[in-house]
Amino acid sequence: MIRIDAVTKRYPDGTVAVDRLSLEIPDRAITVLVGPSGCGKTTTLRMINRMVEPSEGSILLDGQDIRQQPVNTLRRSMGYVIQNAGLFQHRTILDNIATVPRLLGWSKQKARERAAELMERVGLDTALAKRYPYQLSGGQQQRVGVARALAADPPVLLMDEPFSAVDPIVRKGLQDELLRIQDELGKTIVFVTHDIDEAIKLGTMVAVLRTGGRLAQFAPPAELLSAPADPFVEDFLGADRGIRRLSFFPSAELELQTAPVVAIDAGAEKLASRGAAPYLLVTDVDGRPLGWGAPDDLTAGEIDRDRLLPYGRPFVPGTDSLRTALDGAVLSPTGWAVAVDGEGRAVGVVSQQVIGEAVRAAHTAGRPDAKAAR
Ligand SMILES: Nc1ncnc2c1ncn2[C@@H]1O[C@H](COP(=O)(O)OP(=O)(O)OP(=O)(O)O)[C@@H](O)[C@H]1O
Repeated sequence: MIRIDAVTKRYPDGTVAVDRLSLEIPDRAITVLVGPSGCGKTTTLRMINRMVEPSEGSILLDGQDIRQQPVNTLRRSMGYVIQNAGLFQHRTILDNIATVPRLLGWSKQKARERAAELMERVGLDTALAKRYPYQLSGGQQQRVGVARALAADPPVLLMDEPFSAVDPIVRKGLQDELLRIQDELGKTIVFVTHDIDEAIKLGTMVAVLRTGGRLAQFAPPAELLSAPADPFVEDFLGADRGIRRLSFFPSAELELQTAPVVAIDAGAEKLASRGAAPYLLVTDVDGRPLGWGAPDDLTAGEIDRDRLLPYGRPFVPGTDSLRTALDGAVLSPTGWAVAVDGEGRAVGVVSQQVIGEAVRAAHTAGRPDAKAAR
């Protein structure tokens, strides 16, 4: 655990960047520092690897004051990733990644083997190994930055706005990759961002800082969304807080109906016996949804494939969240969301009303499932 204990940083010009900050950063989890520009995120991160020294207070790593070990030993136990990756422009990708192992005295061959292994781990084609940084896209460079920080297998990873300079689609890919790597490696990650959505997606714990370097709230993302500590945090979280919180509740318990699901080759008899359901979800013969059959067509006793209504975005119960299920229902012209299995076959449908009841239950009782958001 990294324990930040009543730390203040006052720069020589008198600026108080961090003000009596105390945080307990858990092992093997992602802790995000988030807040508006200038609130002291970078200063806090840099105090952890002693690029900046606190004016007051102390930082403990596994119970030991970080000032008690040589700064080089400390930094070797902490990978560091920054915006724009900060790669050595005159070194190949492979040699960039091999930098720290080489400094640690590994042979060239062993360091390069390790670098190649890491390229694969962060989703980089090893065919890029001999290129130079300028020959890579921004997203690829950022992956190299992550690989380089992981090269000596440090237990701690400090990441300062690592994905801020890339476009939203590349950024989502990098975030997903980080979560995947973290599932495999279980590092203690401290991640700085000014983007609250990124904080909510990545953080196991999120520290919201306010200008002046004071802690506004330190909580798991679902708790931030359900119980912001004050108007500043509430404002910083932005709109749609209630809807976004549904990401943390699973859709697995929604009661599905299977009666309104019919295959495209269903006979008139089956269509006539549809009971109270105004629409039927028509699937292909393998069970994959094609669209909703409108009442008039069904009454005529046949399905006209060309007249089916779109079925919105299906959800996978057990994998997707209540938010995805609700989104599916909202997008569907019938107000019913379509549930599918991992192969995309319809397993049932669920009405907006049933989802609404689950949402109410989630808001009043249920504990959010921290994993459902991913
Ligand atoms: N070397 C320095 N000397 C004086 N003031 C500094 C120094 N470095 C940072 N500051 C000030 O300390 C405050 C916190 O800066 P810091 O970079 O930690 O914030 P931040 O939250 O990371 O900001 P951003 O999101 O804009 O990167 C700011 O007011 C900044 O101007």
